[in-house]
Order: sequence, then structure tokens, then C-alpha cells
Amino acid sequence: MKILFKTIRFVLDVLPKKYHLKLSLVAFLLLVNSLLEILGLGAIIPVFSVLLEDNVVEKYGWASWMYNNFGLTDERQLIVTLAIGLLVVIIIKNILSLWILKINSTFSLGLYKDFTLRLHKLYYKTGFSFFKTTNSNLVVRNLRTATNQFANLQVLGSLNLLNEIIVLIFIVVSIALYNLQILAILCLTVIPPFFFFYRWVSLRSVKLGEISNRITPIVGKNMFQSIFGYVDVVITGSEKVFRKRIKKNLDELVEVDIKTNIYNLAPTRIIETSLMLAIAVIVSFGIYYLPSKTELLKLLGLFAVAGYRIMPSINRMMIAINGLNRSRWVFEILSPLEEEGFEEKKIKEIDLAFEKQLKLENISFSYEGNDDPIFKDYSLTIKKGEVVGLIGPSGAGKTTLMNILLGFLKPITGSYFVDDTPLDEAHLKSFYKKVGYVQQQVYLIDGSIAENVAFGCKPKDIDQEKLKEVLDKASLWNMIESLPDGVNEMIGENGTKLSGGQRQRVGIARALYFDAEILFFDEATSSLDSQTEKEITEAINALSDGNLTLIIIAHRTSTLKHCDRIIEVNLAKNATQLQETS
Ligand SMILES: Nc1ncnc2c1ncn2[C@@H]1O[C@H](COP(=O)(O)OP(=O)(O)OP(=O)(O)O)[C@@H](O)[C@H]1O
Repeated sequence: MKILFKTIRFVLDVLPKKYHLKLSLVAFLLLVNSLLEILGLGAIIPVFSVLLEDNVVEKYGWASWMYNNFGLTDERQLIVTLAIGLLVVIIIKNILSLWILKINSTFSLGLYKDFTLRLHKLYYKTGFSFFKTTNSNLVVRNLRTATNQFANLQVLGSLNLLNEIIVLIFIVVSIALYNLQILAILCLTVIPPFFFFYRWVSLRSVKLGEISNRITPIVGKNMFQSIFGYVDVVITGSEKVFRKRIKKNLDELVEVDIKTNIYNLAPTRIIETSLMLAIAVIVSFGIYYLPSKTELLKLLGLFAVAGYRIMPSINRMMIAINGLNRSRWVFEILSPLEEEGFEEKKIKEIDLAFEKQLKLENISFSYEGNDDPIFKDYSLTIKKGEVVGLIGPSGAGKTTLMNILLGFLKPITGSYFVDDTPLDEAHLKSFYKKVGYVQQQVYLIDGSIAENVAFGCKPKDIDQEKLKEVLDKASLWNMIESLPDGVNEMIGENGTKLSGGQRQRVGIARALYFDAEILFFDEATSSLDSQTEKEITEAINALSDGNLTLIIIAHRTSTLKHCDRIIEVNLAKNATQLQETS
């Protein structure tokens, strides 16, 4: 019960208000469904009464009512009419059950979809640092498994459990009204194994859920590493090492899954066994202590019917409890959605002008968990149209500085101005419209050249004229003309069909396609040979028309020869001393 209340409280806390009404409707329909099931079973009784008993017309009012209203003349007609009636009841019940199942599935899968999108939005809101520090397999597990288990095991699970409790009360009251003796035997039969099951399985299910969800992303991580690192794996001869790691994780996962399967099946078997045990006990005692075999058979028959009704209900309760316990780990993953309120609190976007400069004023910055500041009281101004190079030893903080200028990292103290406006959340969208970023490893999607340049645009919305223009500026057009599908040529996962230089050029073309006014290059040419580096540098240089601001990180001075200014970032000089050369 504790876990049920805890789950209901959690579900109501994280569930947006718009879902509360739907939740009540689903709870109601679940109850209707269960009552229909009971009705379906109950509908069989009149048919059997007529088949097994004599003089039903005299005994039962409903039988004489049927004789009078349907113009029946003998018992055979009554049996056929009842059989047809039973069929109609079962058909209606099943159609209604399917409809209710559809509504419930639409609800739970809709919830899964909505929570995945909400969590995705929350992660994007948390920002750059979250994606830099969280393993992608963990993010995917949260977005897929946690939200799925929340919708199906927690929300539907707690509704199912509540529903079964109500149904059970209904059945118990009916049995109690009919025969208290049967109820007492049934309670003695069902309650002890139920509590045994609860104690035995419940704690283990929590643990199993935790283990399974700890291991799943690790399996994914090891698999992806061996896929993306294929070349290194082969060359370093570490294929077996990777497979061994995958095997170790899979062994653990398989063990957990075997136990989970057993725990899921255990309720049916336990209850079935205890019912059989009870029947054996009743027979053994009945033979000696009941007046006749008929009395014994009557008692057994009643017990079997009552058990038959109660068993599926208890079974579903146990499965629901199992699910609630196994998915307890999602509380932690989804609880940030409780506090968010970010959906209601829409940030009003404000346009940002960039006419004069980017300005860092006395900023300091250190990464979380690291007390040594990378920048301390650091100021920097970059004028519009300037071409600025950032140099410095590895680990000095060049990329960190670029990420601060890009607005991905927030200075701990000090301010960052675009013209005279402090860059804050409200301005970020407008700022990003002016920015292009070409990284050392340009991120390429498994699509066409056109889709990679016009990143995120639907193919039908791509401006073909502009596409040609930017590909030309990035010195890619000649190569593209020689391709069978031109701009629609597919480039493979991570651009495997392109050379390093071509990938960089796609990155440059992307930045230009989106009319970037400020272009950031982070070691965009460092992995290229000197000839390609020269060509890319020339392509970058050709862009600097006085309006475009370029900020370039490079190790080779040859890349920076066209810069108006070179800034040296050097941690060894205490982060504050930055040498500037013109
Ligand atoms: N997400 C992070 N969390 C913690 N520390 C980080 C993180 N990113 C970078 N660092 C640390 O910050 C310092 C500066 O890193 P940064 O990447 O800015 O250097 P860099 O000058 O660009 O180096 P390189 O030329 O090798 O690319 C390094 O010591 C690095 O280990």
C-alpha cells in the first residue's frame, strides 16, 4: 500500500494538470472493464442453471420472464435463446473491452511521448554542460525507458492496482453475502501466499529494476564504442576486450531478466498452487467430517468458482505491484519535471543587435568541481568585422573561451555584452541566428549534402539558390557537380563518404547558409594536410569582407596569417595575461 500511495503522489506531482481529468476517465474505464469481465462470467450462470437444473421456470423469475416475453414454448428454446443472449453479451463486452484498451493505450503511450518530449526539453534547458558531462546512453535510457516505465508501470500500474483493489472488494463482498465459509477458506488460502510473495518479490524487484537500468546504458556504451571505434579496435587488436566487456554486461542483464521473468510469472503459479493445496485440504477433511460426498462436491464447486474469480484479480494486483517496485528508479529521473514549471514560464525572446562589438568584462570562469579558475578578471573586446585568432598551448582554455563567447558557458562572475546588451536567456535565440560554429569534428547527419548544409530544414524548404551560393563560397561546388546526385548525394553516417577537408567545408557552408555574422572556427583545419589547410584558410579568408566577424582557434600560425589580431590564451600566465599581437 505504501508504494501505491507513494507512486500516486509522485504521479500527481509530475503529471501536468491537463492530464488529471484524462487520468480519472482512464481509471473509470478500467473499472468499467473489470465489471464487464465479471458480468461476462456471470452471464454464463443462467445457461448452466438451465442445463443442470430441472424446473427452472418455476424456480427462477428471470426464466419465466423470458418464457412470457420471448414467446418460448419449451426448455430447448430457452437454452438456445440464452446461448444467443450469452454470445451477444460476450461480443458487446469484448468490443467495449477493445475500445477501452484503445483509450487506455492512447493515454499511456501519449503520456510516454509527452514525457519524453518534456524531459528532452528539460535537458536542452539544462544546457551545454549537461550534454558535455552526461553519457549519451544514459540520456537515451532516460528519454526512452524511464518515460516508458513511468507511463506503463507507474501510471497505468497504479490505476490497475487501484482498480483491482476495488474489484476484489466487490468480489469479496459478493462471496461474503453468498457463503461466509467459502470466504474464510479463500482468505486462508490466498492471503498468506500474497504476503509471502509481496515480501519475497517486492524488495528484489526494486533492486532488479535498479540493476537493469544501471547496466542497460553501459551495454549501449560498450556497443557504440566498439562500433564507432571499429578502426581503432581492429588496429589495437582489442576486439576481444570489447566483446568481453559486452558479454560481462549482458551476463548481468540476462540474469536480471531471468529473475524478472520468474517474478512476473510467480504470482499465477503461487496462487494456483495454494488453491490446489486448499482443494486437497478440503477434500481430505471433507471426506472424514462432511455428512455426504454431495455436500463435499457442493463445497468444492463453490470454492473453485470463487477461486476462479478471485485468482485473476490477485494475479493482476501482484503484477502491478511488481511493476511499481521495478520502476521505482524513475522517480529520481523524472522528479526534476516536478519543479520545472518551465513550460508555463515561457521566456520572452528579445531581438539582439550586433553592430559594434562582443565584450567580456572582468569575467572569471572555472568548471564545476574544479576550484582553479581558467579565467580570472579577464576582459576582451572583439569588434564587428574583426578577424581574431586564438592561440595557446593545449588545455590553456581556448575552447572554453570560445564557448563563453558563444553563450554556451556562463561566466561565474563578470559580464558578457553583445554591443551594450548583456547576453542572457532572452537574447540567446536571436544571438544564435547571427552565429556560425565550425568545430574540429563537424557534426554531420546521415543525410544528403543539402540536408547537412541546411541543417534542420525540411528538404522541400531548402533554398536551392542559396545552397549553391554557399557551397560555392566554401569551395565545394566543383566537387558536388561531379557527384551523380549532386547536392542530394548521401554522405553516410558521420559523413564517412567525405574527406576531412570536405567535412570542414560543409561546416563552413552551413554557417554561411544561416547568414552567420559571427563565425567561430575551433581548430577547423588542424586535422587537415597543409594543402587542404591552405585551401580552407583561403576559403575562410575570402569570407572576411569587413562585415563578418571571424574568431579562429588554430595551432598553426599559417592558419592565422590573415588575422587582424592574435590573442594568446595561456593558463601558465595565470589566465589573466593575454598577449595580443596585431
Ligand atoms: N567540461 C569540462 N569539465 C571540466 N574540465 C574541463 C571541461 N572541458 C575542458 N576542461 C578543462 O579545462 C581546461 C581548458 O580546456 P580547453 O578545451 O578550453 O583547452 P584548449 O586550449 O581548447 O585545449 P586544446 O588546444 O587541446 O583543444 C583543460 O584543463 C580541460 O581539461
